[in-house]
Amino acid sequence: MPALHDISASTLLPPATDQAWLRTLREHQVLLDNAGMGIVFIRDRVVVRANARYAEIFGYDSHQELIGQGSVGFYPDQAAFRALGRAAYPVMSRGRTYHTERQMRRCDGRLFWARLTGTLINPQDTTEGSIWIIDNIDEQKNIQLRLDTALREKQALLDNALMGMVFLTQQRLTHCNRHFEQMLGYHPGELVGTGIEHWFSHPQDWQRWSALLAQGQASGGEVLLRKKDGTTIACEVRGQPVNPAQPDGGTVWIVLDITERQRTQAELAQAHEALEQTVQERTQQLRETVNSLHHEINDRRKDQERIYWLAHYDPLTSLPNRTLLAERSSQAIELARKEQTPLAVIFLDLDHFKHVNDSLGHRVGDALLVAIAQRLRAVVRERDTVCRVGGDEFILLLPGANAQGAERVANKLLEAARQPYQIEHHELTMAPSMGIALYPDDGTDFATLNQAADVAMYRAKLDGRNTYSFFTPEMRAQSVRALQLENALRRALEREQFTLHYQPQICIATGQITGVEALLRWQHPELGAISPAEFIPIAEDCGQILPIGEWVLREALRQLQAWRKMGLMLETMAVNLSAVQFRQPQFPQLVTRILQESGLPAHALELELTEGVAMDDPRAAIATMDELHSHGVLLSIDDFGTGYSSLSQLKRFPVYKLKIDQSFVRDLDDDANDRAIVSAIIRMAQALGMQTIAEGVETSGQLAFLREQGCTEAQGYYYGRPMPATQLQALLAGATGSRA
Ligand SMILES: Nc1nc2c(ncn2[C@@H]2O[C@H](COP(=O)(O)O[C@H]3[C@@H](O)[C@H](n4cnc5c(=O)[nH]c(N)nc54)O[C@@H]3COP(=O)(O)O)[C@@H](O)[C@H]2O)c(=O)[nH]1
Repeated sequence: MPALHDISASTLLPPATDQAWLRTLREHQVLLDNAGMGIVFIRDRVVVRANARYAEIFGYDSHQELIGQGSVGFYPDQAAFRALGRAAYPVMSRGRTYHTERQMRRCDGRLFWARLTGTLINPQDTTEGSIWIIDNIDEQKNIQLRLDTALREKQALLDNALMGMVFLTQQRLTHCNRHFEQMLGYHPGELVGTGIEHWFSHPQDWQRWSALLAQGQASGGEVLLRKKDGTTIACEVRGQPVNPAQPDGGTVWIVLDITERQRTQAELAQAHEALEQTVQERTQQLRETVNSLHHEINDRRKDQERIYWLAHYDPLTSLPNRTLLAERSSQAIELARKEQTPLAVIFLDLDHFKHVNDSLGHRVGDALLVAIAQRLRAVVRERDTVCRVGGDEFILLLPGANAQGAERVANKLLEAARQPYQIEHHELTMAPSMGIALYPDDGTDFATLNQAADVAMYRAKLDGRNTYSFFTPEMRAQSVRALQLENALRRALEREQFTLHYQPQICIATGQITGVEALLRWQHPELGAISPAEFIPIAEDCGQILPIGEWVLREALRQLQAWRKMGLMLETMAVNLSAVQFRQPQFPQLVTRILQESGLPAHALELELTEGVAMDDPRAAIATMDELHSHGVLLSIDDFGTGYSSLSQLKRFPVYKLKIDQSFVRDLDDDANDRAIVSAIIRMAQALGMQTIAEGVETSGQLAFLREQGCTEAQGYYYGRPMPATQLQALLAGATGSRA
């Protein structure tokens, strides 16, 4: 299509004729109408002519409609119209074509983009009008706009991406974003044109990818990129051909700096390792804590078991103690009550166990107790309880046992006790005294049954030991009395309730008083006179015999010395000695000291020992006797004939006199057996070089028999009852031995 100014300059020249003119106009009109673009001729801002395309572009039905219309109406508003005029006319008036793209307005008011080309008919005279060629480029403009937007977005993406973006062609960087340049420390544009070897630390990485890229596939991995300063950074790169169908048309790369990520990962790995370590340590600590807790719980459980055991068992014999016995007794009594069954309690006390401790030491004593405990346990049934309640005291709880059953057990225990115990090199025999109490007759609770059995045991001891005794109601009264006496005894010495009575001992041959026996008397303000036969065993049991016995010894010798100083010559003062006193390790020293205090010679004192004292532990007894004898103290055996003195032992005792028990003397007049016994004792004593004294002599007939048998001395009511010191003093003063 010819340019508008060409048309004006050549084809718009006036024709020679009207016909020719009209033809030319028609030709022009056809030309204009068939032009692909809108063409308009404007003069004085009014449309003079326009082609059909122009009318079509602006929404008119025909170009005739446009003729005479103001050109301002084709623009969005006055301002746009004026702006175009201001821009176009300076150009066009210089004879040049003005090109522009503007928004224009269709007749229905819709705006559209148009490309305008304006030319003045006569650049020297603008009033001749102008020709405008207009093309609707709305669609093109929209595409352009979208493209621009896309490009701007892409650029924004490139500029603001937090990763490097690189475009390569033939392994040369065509362009990249700012981030990539900053990653490698380059100024903007500095990398354009550089080859990959410029910033690839190991270009061989590229070789690995090139095959894939050549096939139009994506590739990439972790590589080291070299920065401008020579240092490297770890990057993750991902590239692919811009157009997979045309692999050599360039590639685009996304580059991510993973130095920080790797550092973080390393730190994470380190932290993880540290955490793992800590977890392992904590797990170990936890395991150790759990273990130690386990041990602690075990220890605590063992402690609790031990505490329970100690609270309920006797540590020496491992037998139940009184606490456990009380628990089991309560349960057994409850069961006996419910099921109406019998139950027995045996209180067992070992006779003279203390001697073992005193003479052989506690080690032997303990071993003996353990052996006894085992033997006791072996005698009874599984369901019975054997308990150790004190030094040598045991209680047996026999559920289901009646009197016969309990008696059977007691006999079995006595039988078992007859077998000697072998403790170290000692062969020991230990007899028990037992008291038996029965449920419900003797008590319906543990304390009462226990007390009843204890009282019965005490009776068994009085009955000569090594036996058993059933509880009777009378015993309870006696035990109350015993308790009463025990309490009173503890204060008797300090309250000076004791006195000594003296009974003369007469030489049968001369009728002279050779000595006296000191006999203890206790006058209690409320209880009255209490027999030594009753209170001495109680004093022995509770230990009071020691201070009392010492007082007797001191008082008797003081009295003898007092009499001697009065000129009343008495050869000896006989003092009864309790077994408990005799077994005191320091007893000989005590006697020596008291003798020294009295100022009397040792042979002025005669100690009367019972057979039992000597026989329980002959070896120790002999040692003590020897020591006393070596000091000059006289020793005699009291109540001779009632015990079990072995003749072989007797001959080894340094005793000078046997005192024939009054039980043999009492019936001498009538009983041939007693006469035979007394006669035998006297002869035996004579054979051993010992003197004899008969106690309890009450009749002249008794005295006659004794004299006849060669008995040395006599003592008894026949000569005089035990009497206060003043009375004996009077007797001594007037004594002439006339009754001999
Ligand atoms: N360890 C100590 N024992 C002592 C002491 N004082 C006494 N006793 C012992 O007490 C038992 C009872 O003594 P007692 O009641 O004094 O009886 C003595 C005499 O009174 C009594 N006796 C004396 N002559 C006759 C008599 O002709 N007939 C008769 N029925 N009784 C008589 O005999 C007891 C003498 O006892 P003994 O000579 O000792 O064997 C008694 O066992 C005393 O030993 C003490 O201080 N310590």
